[in-house]
Amino acid sequence: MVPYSKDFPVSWEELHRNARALSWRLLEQGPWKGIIAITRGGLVPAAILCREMDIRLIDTICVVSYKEGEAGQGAMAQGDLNVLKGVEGDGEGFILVDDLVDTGRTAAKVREMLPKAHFATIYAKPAGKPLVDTFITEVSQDTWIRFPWDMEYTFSTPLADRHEK
Ligand SMILES: O=P(O)(O)OC[C@H]1O[C@H](OP(=O)(O)OP(=O)(O)O)[C@H](O)[C@@H]1O
Ligand code: HPA
Ligand SMILES: [Mg+2]
Repeated sequence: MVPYSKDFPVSWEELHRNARALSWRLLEQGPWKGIIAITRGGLVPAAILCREMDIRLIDTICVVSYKEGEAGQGAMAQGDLNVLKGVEGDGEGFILVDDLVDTGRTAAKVREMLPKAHFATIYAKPAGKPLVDTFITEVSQDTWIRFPWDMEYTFSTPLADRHEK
């Protein structure tokens, strides 16, 4: 397992900007029948995409894979992948959207379920990148992305006080 040594916090504004950039890229490749969000991380990107692209048909694939664990400090370790809800058909004409690909395990599973769907994410790490058709931002494999829905505003200790004296 790759240890996560870097933290990459993403603000709502940055996420919105990146999701709009993804919408532009996908609009060029349409027309599309609808969007399938991979829950839960794909839900917010899907909401922004369907608004920008004027798509009204939205479905979900519900999967559970990461568990709070060994990676520590809110970063998570991956357990077994469990599909709670799938979608009928082969995905042709549909955008399958997730917030990111990391190892590519989730992507491999959903691509197997919907082989003709166009798989799109906002962020991609190198191991998962080959499984994505369209993404916006690449981050290194040892980076843990922190999404705005997982964070809250809180006091930040001045750097000088964190520094060993
Ligand atoms: O490429 P992988 O290594 O499979 O990791 C990527 C997946 O992990 C996260 O979801 P997670 O399973 O944590 O659940 P969530 O979306 O419900 O938060 C993320 O939203 C992707 O779906
Ligand atoms: O870097 C990440 N951030 C948030 N969730 C994740 N799930 C897999 N990798 C990540
Ligand atoms: Mg997810």
